[in-house]
Amino acid sequence: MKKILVFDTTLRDGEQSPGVALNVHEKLEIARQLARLNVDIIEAGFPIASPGDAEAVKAVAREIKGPAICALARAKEKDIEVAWESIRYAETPIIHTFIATSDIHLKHKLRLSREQALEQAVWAVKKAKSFTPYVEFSAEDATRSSWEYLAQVYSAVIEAGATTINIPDTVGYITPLEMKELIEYLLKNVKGIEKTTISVHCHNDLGLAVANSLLAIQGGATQVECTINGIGERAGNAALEEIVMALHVRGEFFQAQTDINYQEIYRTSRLVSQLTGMLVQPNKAVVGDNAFAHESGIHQDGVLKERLTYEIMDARLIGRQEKVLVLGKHSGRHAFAKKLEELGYHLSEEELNKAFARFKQLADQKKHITEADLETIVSEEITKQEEIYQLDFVHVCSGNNILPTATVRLKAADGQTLEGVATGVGPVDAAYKAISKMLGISPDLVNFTLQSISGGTEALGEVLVRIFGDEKVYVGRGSSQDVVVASVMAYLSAINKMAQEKKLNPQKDYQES
Ligand SMILES: CC(=O)SCCNC(=O)CCNC(=O)[C@H](O)C(C)(C)COP(=O)(O)OP(=O)(O)OC[C@H]1O[C@@H](n2cnc3c(N)ncnc32)[C@H](O)[C@@H]1OP(=O)(O)O
Ligand SMILES: CC(C)C(=O)C(=O)O
Repeated sequence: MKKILVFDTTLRDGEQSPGVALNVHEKLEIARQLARLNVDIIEAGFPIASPGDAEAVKAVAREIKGPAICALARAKEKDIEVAWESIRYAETPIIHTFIATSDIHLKHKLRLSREQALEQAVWAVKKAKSFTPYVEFSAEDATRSSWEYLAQVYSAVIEAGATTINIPDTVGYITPLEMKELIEYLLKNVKGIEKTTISVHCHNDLGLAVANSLLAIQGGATQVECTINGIGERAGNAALEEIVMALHVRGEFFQAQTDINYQEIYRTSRLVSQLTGMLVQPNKAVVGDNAFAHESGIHQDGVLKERLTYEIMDARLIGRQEKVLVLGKHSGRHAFAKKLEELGYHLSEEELNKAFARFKQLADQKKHITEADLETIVSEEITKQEEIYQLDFVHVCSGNNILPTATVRLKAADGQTLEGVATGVGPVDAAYKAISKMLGISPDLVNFTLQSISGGTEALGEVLVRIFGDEKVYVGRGSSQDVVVASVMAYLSAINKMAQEKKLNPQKDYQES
């Protein structure tokens, strides 16, 4: 198997993502994690960009052991000197210098001829080489440059001392097969290439960054430049975790491997997302929330019988939890029964059928079915008994500069009508007090959640409550377009469960004194 070097540029190109700026402390924190991930090279920054960045690169170079530490520099004297000052204390310090080679960049941006750019590239590599034996040269916008001219430039910089030549697809323009052909062409036409590391640096403007990197490896590249979660300039860079896992899962096809510590992949992704503030999309390969989640019944049944039916990677390998079964409208009976078992419910066939039918009804209304929903389904549908108290009437008076007051009327199973009035800190508190006091109980409300089942201001509000009384927790649920009514129904459903086990002492008319 060919060894592929992983050059991580999260702290340099990744930081070029619009809106991202990492301070010294944050860069160090990420660099420590990249070292645990066991990347081969950390590009820590572009020291000429700002004194803060130079300081951060210096801190990374001083502290991090293991990976080589690299700093970026334009083909300019001051850039190269500042880059060297920043990385000189690293175990393996790399200066990465670059100049554009495409006619578009030469004409419009640098205003240099091809000959002048080539001369400047050679000069820059020699300058960097006077500081460190490890010099990488990038021909910016290589994939839109003349291949013949590229070969000339790379041959010249290798002669000048470059130890790595990098082929950046700066604007994400190339396609996978062209990338493979380009690497094969350079392998044939660049003098001295056999003694250098051949690197690629792919951007994701057309969503091809990972595919281009993989095809470059097939063409003969020995290093990939990439970022955690694929962050970077514009649409980002090739995602490290995707390249590494593609090589791992399809090792027999690529005949190439990295030295990445797979166990650290997920943790690194989380850390980078947190510190950069760049959220990972749920369906992102390898590290997205849904990457190992199964919602469809047929898939859930498959993975319950054998994980390999619908998973090509083991989530635990990359430091994630095992497969997640998400219950929703597409789920089937196998996954439903498994989840109930995990919650400690062992239902008969008939009970399971009843609960499953109720679950499907609810799943049609709600996107996410939670464990609390399942508990409620089981307790309401399976262990359901006659309701002892039914809500007949609730009226609340609330607003600002007013003492919230609730009047509640209940109908009891024995035919009695109970009525209570109470005040509270809000309308729900007032209604709950009215009910508890008229029933002569004082349970603790340990949990109250309110959410809308669908969108818009006319949505159904759903309330789930857990009350604690007599050393037991009772769960109740209520839904209504009026959130106060939903809250009262939820409370009453929990109290009915309590009343089925314990005799209550209702007062016919409760009036707060
Ligand atoms: C493809 C890439 O990702 S390259 C890295 C891109 N990253 C960044 O640019 C982030 C950090 N950049 C910065 O902080 C600033 O741009 C600096 C400090 C580098 C330069 O700032 P300024 O001196 O104000 O120049 P500015 O950014 O406006 O313009 C870039 C200058 O560098 C020149 N330049 C660009 N690339 C190179 C290069 N590889 N070698 C030499 N000169 C270059 C441009 O031609 C332009 O020169 P000009 O002023 O003579 O026209
Ligand atoms: C400096 C080079 C490698 C770069 O970031 C690019 O071309 O995208």
